[in-house]
Amino acid sequence: MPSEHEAGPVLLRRPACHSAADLEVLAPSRDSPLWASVTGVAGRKEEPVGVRARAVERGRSGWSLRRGHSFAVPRPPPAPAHLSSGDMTGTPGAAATRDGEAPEHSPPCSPSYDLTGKVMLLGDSGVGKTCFLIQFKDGAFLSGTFIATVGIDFRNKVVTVDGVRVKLQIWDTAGQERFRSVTHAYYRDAQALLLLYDITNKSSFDNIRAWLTEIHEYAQRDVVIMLLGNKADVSSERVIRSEDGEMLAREYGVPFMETSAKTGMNVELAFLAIAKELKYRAGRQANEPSFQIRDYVESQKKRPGCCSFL
Ligand SMILES: Nc1nc2c(ncn2[C@@H]2O[C@H](COP(=O)(O)OP(=O)(O)OP(=O)(O)O)[C@@H](O)[C@H]2O)c(=O)[nH]1
Repeated sequence: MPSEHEAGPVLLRRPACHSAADLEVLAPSRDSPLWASVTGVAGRKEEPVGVRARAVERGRSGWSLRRGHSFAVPRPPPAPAHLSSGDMTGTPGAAATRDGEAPEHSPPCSPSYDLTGKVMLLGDSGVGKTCFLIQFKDGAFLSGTFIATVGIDFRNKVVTVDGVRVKLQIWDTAGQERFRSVTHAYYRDAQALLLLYDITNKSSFDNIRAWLTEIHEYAQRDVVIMLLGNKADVSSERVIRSEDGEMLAREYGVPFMETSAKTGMNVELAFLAIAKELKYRAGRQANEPSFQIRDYVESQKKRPGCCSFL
C-alpha cells in the first residue's frame, strides 16, 4: 500500500461506477498537493480533469474518491495549441489538466482498453519529443517557432495490437537540464522509454550515454528502452550517420530506428512496438513464442532514402 507521502504516481482503485473510468494520483507527496487525474468524466467525451487532494482518500482497498465528492471540478483553461506551456512550478499534477484519449462512446465504467502502460519521451531539448508525440497522437507536425517544454506533460492514446487494446499514457518531458529533477520522479513508474536524439545535432547524440546513465539510475530495471534518431527528413543537415545510431543501440542492447516527427516516418511503429512488448509481458503464457522487440523493429522499420545518408 503506498504511503501518502510517497512520491510518484500511484494507481488508484476505480471509483464508484457512476462516471469515472480511471483514476490516478499523480503526485502524492508532503510538499506538493495531491492531484488526481480522472478520465471518463460525465457525458460521452473522455477528458482528464485535475482533482485536488481533498477529493481523494486512502481506504482499506486503496485510494479512492472521497465519498460525496462529485466530478464537477472546474474545467482547466483550454490547452494552448503547443503542448509545451505547462506548469512552471514543476507540480507534476499540473499535467493532469491536458486532454486525454480520443472520445469514446463506451458506457461509463467499461474501460475502453485492456492494458495500460506508461511511456516517457526523453532526450535533449529540441530533438523533437513534443513533435513526435503530436505526430503520433494527432497526425500533425508542429512547425515554426520552437517552444521548449516546461516540466512534464502527457497524452493518452489507445492502440490495438493483436486484438488487444493498449492504452499508452505518453509523458513528454522537458529536455532542458533545469527540469531534470522534476522529470526524474517519473522514471520509476514508466514501463517504456523512448530516447531521442537529433541526427542533425551532434551533442544530442553525444549526450545519449548520459541519458542512459540517468535511466539506469532512476528507472525500473526491466524498463523497455528504444533509441530513436529523429529528424531523418533533414538529410542535408545530417551529422550523425545511421550506422552510428545502430552501433550505439547495439552496445546497449536496445532497438533503434531513425524517425521523422515531420513526415511521420516510423513514429507509429515506435509506439506499436512498445505496445506489443507491453502486451507480451502482461500476458506471457508458458507456450507463447517470445516477442523480440529488436527483431520486430528491424523487420518493420522504414529507412530514409539512399541520398539522406552521408
Ligand atoms: N525537420 C524536422 N524538424 C523537427 C522534427 N521534430 C521536431 N522538429 C523541430 O524541432 C524543433 C524542436 O521540436 P520539439 O518537439 O519542440 O523539441 P523537444 O524535444 O520537445 O524540446 P524540449 O521541449 O525543449 O525538450 C521544432 O522547431 C520542431 O518543429 C522532425 O522530425 N523533422
